[in-house]
Amino acid sequence: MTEPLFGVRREPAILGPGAVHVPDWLSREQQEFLLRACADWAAVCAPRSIVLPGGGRMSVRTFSLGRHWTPYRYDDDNADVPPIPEWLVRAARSALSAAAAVDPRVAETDSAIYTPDAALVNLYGPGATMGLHQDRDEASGDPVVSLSLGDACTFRFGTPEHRGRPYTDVRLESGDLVVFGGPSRMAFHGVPKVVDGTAPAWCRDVLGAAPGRVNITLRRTRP
Ligand SMILES: O=C(O)CCC(=O)C(=O)O
Ligand SMILES: [Fe+2]
Repeated sequence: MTEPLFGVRREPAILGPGAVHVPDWLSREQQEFLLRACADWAAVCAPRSIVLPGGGRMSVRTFSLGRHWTPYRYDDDNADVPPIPEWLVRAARSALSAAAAVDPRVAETDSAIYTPDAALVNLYGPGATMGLHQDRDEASGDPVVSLSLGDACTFRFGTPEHRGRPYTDVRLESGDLVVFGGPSRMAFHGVPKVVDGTAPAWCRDVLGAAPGRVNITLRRTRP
């Protein structure tokens, strides 16, 4: 049995100018609701390992909400893409305001009117990773809001300039929030490692199966 880290409190941290990690931002009830919602969407959206134009295949399985993403653009062939529910927009707004309280550089716009129009849900099975990349297919400079569920991972956050160092590695656990905007909106970031089997035990009860890692990023794609 793993020691539940007595005496270690995870505090909000600034990963770069306008980039914030808020540990344990989601309550257990909110995480259960989101996990269920992701499972329901996955049942109709057919999450896929996306093949990149260079020929590589991503190891995560992905589906879109709101607008359909395909490398490297959003299209409006939205037939099978569920809308972003209103509760998820409210969650994104409140996430943004929590992040802005840690570092006001995350957004110039008021969090109360932040309106993401696309979300990507990434499902990380055993061994899945995501290479360092920029989220640059959006025509808006609004921040990206990221919610993590299930297994923990190492999240790597660098600078907008290039893929290399300096970068910060942070462990994201189920319920954690990351927001990046402002001067860090174009920062390179990725997931070099998922720590298999670290999801809270109740995740399995919610899904009837091991959850792996589930990440939801909310973005504004239209100007
Ligand atoms: O899984 C994560 O934490 C990050 C996902 C990501 O960077 C993306 O979907 O663009
Ligand atoms: Fe990304």
